[in-house]
Amino acid sequence: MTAAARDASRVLVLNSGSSSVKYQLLDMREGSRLAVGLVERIGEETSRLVHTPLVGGTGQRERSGAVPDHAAALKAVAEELDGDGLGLDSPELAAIGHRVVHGGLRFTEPTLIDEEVLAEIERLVPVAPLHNPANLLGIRTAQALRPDLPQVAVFDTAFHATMPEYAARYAIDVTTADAHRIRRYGFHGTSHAYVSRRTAELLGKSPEEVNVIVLHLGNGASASAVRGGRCVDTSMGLTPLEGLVMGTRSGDIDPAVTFHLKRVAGMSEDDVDVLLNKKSGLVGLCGDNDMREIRRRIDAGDQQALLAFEIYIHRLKKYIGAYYAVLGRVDAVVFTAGVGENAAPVREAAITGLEELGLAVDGDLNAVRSGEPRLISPAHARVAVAVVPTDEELEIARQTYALVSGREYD
Ligand SMILES: Nc1ncnc2c1ncn2[C@@H]1O[C@H](COP(=O)(O)OP(=O)(O)O)[C@@H](O)[C@H]1O
Ligand SMILES: CC(=O)OP(=O)(O)O
Ligand SMILES: [Mg+2]
Repeated sequence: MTAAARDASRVLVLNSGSSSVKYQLLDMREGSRLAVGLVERIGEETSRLVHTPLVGGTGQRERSGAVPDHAAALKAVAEELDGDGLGLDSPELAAIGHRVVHGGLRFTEPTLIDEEVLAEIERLVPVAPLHNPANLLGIRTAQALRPDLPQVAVFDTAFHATMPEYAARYAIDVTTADAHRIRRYGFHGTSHAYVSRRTAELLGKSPEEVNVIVLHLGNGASASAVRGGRCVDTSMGLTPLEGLVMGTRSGDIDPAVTFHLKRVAGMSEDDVDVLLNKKSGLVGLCGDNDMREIRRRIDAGDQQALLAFEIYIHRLKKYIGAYYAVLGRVDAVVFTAGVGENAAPVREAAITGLEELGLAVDGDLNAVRSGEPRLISPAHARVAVAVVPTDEELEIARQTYALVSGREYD
């Protein structure tokens, strides 16, 4: 690393999702954010980029019009940053941190990316088909823009690597499972790690002292049981398809549904894959995957939207109950990500009926809209119920900077 790079303290983080890129530019020495943004609906005609510089006084900017792929998205992001004098050519940039969804058995720590690491991320594409290809495109584009800069991968699977064997193994033939590395990996780990730690802070305790159930409810959704800061179980599995009902993914189903569809409905492997990953979940049940639209339809008396909501909540409750039993003692149930942070009716419905478990939601606190971590349970409740906004980008930036600067990561 050059002397200039050693002094550099900025990190650009790219969180490339299946159809979006979220990004942040942070100064890790100053502890400040310089710019944040989002490119959404990549691959559609109606793509949109929203860029918010947080220094220099220029306001939020929007671009609309087709962004065909993640490479084009990243080029547009680079142009926006350039426009604020925060371009990727800046000597102050120390590294680029990338969210990578599947790290398999090998990657359980933030990792400096080289050709061999890229090859392994590529090998894992079949077990994260919506995500790893987008992550790879993001990395390759960033490398082309700044070939001299360290690029770091932070894996969704990493936080879950501590799960005990009895939680990580499926009850299938051991030889087959081991030969093909079939096990529960779990995803959204960067979010589960960050949110469980912030929840301990909110309770005024250290992470080692608390047991937390984290409900990450975004377009993809997952639950985790975290004991003393370590993950002991999580709802996503070999791939991000298992577990909760999601925007477009089914979550748990009887695996026999898949061979039934092939044998009886004449569907191909790819048809079933698309059905379960893209045409199921909320969108499959009622035609919409956005919780805002579903709530609007329910308020207008739409029975199909109501049933989709009820199925979503029923599954969520089952996981809260299961992880309560796994943990034995629960200090907090915490909601995060797009739905968890914003949809008060989801939080209320998921907790209602669980009073015997010491769980309750205070209607007034639940109605508060805020970007801050907060309790929504009544005072003196036995178990805290909380909303803690996730910040995968900040967590990725911290881990990236710690790796490239050799400085301690708190
Ligand atoms: N104000 C809101 N009320 C209810 N749901 C919301 C609101 N804002 C966002 N959402 C939900 O959050 C989802 C996106 O969550 P997010 O965590 O950004 O997902 P991802 O990272 O998987 O793209 C949307 O699909 C929508 O269902
Ligand atoms: C792993 C996963 O499902 O991620 P996302 O929610 O971003 O789709
Ligand atoms: Mg997400």
